[in-house]
Amino acid sequence: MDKRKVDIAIIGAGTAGLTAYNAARKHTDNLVLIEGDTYGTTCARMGCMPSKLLIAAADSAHDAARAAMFGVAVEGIRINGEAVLERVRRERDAFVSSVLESMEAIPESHKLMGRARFLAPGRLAVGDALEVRAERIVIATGSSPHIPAMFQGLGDRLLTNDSLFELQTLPASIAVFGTGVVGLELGQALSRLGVHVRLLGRDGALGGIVDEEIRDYAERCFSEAFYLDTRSEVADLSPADNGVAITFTHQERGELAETFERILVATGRPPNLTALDLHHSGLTLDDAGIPVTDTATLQCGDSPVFLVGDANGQAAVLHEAAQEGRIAGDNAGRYPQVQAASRQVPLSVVFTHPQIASVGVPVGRMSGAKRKGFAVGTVSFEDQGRSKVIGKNRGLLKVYAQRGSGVFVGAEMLGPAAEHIGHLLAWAAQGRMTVREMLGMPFYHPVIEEGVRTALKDLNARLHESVACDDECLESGPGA
Ligand SMILES: Cc1cc2nc3c(=O)[nH]c(=O)nc-3n(C[C@H](O)[C@H](O)[C@H](O)COP(=O)(O)OP(=O)(O)OC[C@H]3O[C@@H](n4cnc5c(N)ncnc54)[C@H](O)[C@@H]3O)c2cc1C
Ligand SMILES: NC(=O)c1ccc[n+]([C@@H]2O[C@H](COP(=O)([O-])OP(=O)(O)OC[C@H]3O[C@@H](n4cnc5c(N)ncnc54)[C@H](O)[C@@H]3O)[C@@H](O)[C@H]2O)c1
Repeated sequence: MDKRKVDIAIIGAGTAGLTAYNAARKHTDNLVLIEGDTYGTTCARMGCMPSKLLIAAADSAHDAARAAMFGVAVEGIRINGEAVLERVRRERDAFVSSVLESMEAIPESHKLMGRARFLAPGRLAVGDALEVRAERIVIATGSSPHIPAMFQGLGDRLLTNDSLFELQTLPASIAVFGTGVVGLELGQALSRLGVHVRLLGRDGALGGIVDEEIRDYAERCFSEAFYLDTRSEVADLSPADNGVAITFTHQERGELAETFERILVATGRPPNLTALDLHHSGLTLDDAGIPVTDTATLQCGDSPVFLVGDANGQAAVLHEAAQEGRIAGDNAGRYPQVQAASRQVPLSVVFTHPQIASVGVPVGRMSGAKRKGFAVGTVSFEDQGRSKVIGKNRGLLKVYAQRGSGVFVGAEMLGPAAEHIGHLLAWAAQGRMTVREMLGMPFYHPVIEEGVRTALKDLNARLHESVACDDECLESGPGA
């Protein structure tokens, strides 16, 4: 094996690896970025961007169909599956190209192509022919679709988010397995594009929603448009001439056998750690086989190894991957003087309709004494003025604050414009605003944010800090 010695090796040229590289490069010029597959990142190639492009097409189809509710008849809506997927790929490729351009800006001597694995602490094999000795290592290997054994042997009838966007046209029918974020976003989009969809989950989960009331509300909303069973029972699944034959228990019709042109497996994305031979790394692993990592430094124990992005099995979203890469790249550069970074308030958005957002402390997951430390305010969007105007008055928002201090700590939402409301609330939580301070902010009329104000007022009342009615009544227009 050829040998090379570097200060820092970064494994994985995805979003987290690239930000780690940029941060580490400020400390040393003797570093390598190792990629085992293709450049371009999961987000741009088969994650965030193509999925949002597909959803955008689906929303157009849906908006055209629902225009009738406003007295605007759009005749003869026709979905051209080939054109839909062609645009998804065209725009997706442009996003990938911009990542590839940034790869080109990295000196060749800093790039290695090949799968990395540990030979010993501080020693990596890259492919079969090269050994890299690195004083410090950042693991940024991402995550991949998990394919349970029951789905093996289906050949190209089985899709994941890696292959869905490469289809030449939309299938007539699809069974989507997994009611997490990927399954829900893609299942709803395909349904809106005219594909016959059955969305089958296993453990009651739905789009990552924690609060039971919001989860149940969401299940009712989504079920109106396509078949959704978050606790499905599948008795048989086997390849058929024209697709995949599935026998499952239908919620109303009992045992049912149906054949689907394709199945989409969205049953989770575990971290890409197996191929790294971590048993040679000297790192302490948790029960799930993931190196024990400090979330403030991204350091694994007191070793010179850092674990970031989807690979650490924590928040598998892009902005966290980017932030973690920056923190770890900087800490790899300054090791052993690592610095604890203050992390941003957790924020996630699911691009369904209604959208889902989650911000900050997951109070909905707490029980008992811990939960008693927080007050909860609620609003339904069913009667909310702006939401009614635009015909999107479905959903619930719950907002949380700490009792005593009145500090706003988080929220969970299903409803219109959750991608924007989520940001507003995340910024308030990160700024450690009190509920009273938030209520002192301007609210235009008529806007969806007025629904947020209603939830905050409810929260304020529950914190026993009621706002004088005179002020509120004067500033509220109809349907606020
Ligand atoms: C369908 C879908 C939709 C999504 N939508 C959103 C969204 O809307 N918003 C959002 O915030 N997040 C979204 N995400 C999540 C987001 O894409 C990920 O959190 C993010 O891309 C993770 O970046 P990363 O750098 O950790 O991993 P990646 O970008 O996957 O990079 C990891 C890299 O490591 C390489 N690698 C792996 N093992 C090795 C090895 N042994 N040696 C060398 N290289 C290796 C891989 O080839 C890969 O290039 C979505 C994900 C999916 C699947
Ligand atoms: N909008 C976004 O930000 C966005 C979009 C997509 C993905 N993501 C990220 O990607 C991560 C992975 O998402 P995901 O949806 O792939 O995983 P997930 O873990 O969130 O959901 C997978 C679901 O599949 C179920 N499941 C497992 N085996 C099954 C089986 N045999 N049959 C039916 N259901 C089964 C699991 O119980 C689970 O509920 C998310 O946690 C999220 O962070 C984010």
